[in-house]
Amino acid sequence: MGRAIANQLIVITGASGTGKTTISHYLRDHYGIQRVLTHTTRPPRANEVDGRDYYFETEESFKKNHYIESVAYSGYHYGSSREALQKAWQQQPFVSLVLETKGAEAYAQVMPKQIIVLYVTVSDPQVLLDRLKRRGDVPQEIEKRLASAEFKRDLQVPTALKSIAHVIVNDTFEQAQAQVDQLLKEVIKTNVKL
Ligand SMILES: Nc1nc2c(ncn2[C@@H]2O[C@H](COP(=O)(O)OP(=O)(O)O)[C@@H](O)[C@H]2O)c(=O)[nH]1
Ligand SMILES: Nc1ncnc2c1ncn2[C@@H]1O[C@H](COP(=O)(O)OP(=O)(O)O)[C@@H](O)[C@H]1O
Repeated sequence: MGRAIANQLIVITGASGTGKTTISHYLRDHYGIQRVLTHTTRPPRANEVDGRDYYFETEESFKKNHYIESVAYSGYHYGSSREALQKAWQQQPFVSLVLETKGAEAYAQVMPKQIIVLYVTVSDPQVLLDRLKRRGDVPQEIEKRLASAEFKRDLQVPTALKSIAHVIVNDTFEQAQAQVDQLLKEVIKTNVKL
């Protein structure tokens, strides 16, 4: 009896505040699926820790990593490094990665067979302002974020991802959790051959 699991990456994408990080925490806590940390030049929020939430970088140090893809989002740089992905895959074959939609599109190009894409959304984008406020984001940063072209763009599933994205509607956490559980059941059935 053999056990074959190919390296897989659960890419979680969608607009700010829709619940991407919350879902990545659920995957970690309920399925033991760790998130690959990414790099950013954005300053840490009050409750964020370097090496746990992000690798927080300066403009100079950001340039030193080797990125599979990197983007500018609401005035800062973000990038997912080869180093971080390899490190995560060395620990376990299933890992998650939280990205804005351009990054998710890049992964769909670079490693189409290894990704499972979750597009997280809410029925009423008005709730996102309240969620970001409750998260404790600085009010000026929320304004800047919600006004950014990237935020508005990410409220729609990109055309390139439409055929592969699993849409998770996170109006309530229970609803989102049920959709993630259903998807994970299928993923595990397909990928783990006993
Ligand atoms: N393409 C890409 N997007 C990233 C990366 N790291 C984080 N992001 C995304 O960048 C956006 C801004 O992240 P952040 O400032 O933490 O705010 P958030 O939207 O509230 O999570 C979010 O959509 C993140 O998922 C990365 O390495 N590459
Ligand atoms: N279903 C939900 N109902 C209410 N608040 C939620 C829900 N899901 C997530 N949140 C909260 O909304 C805020 C934004 O979620 P987060 O996961 O950080 O979003 P993202 O990573 O997409 O920016 C967090 O404070 C989180 O606890």
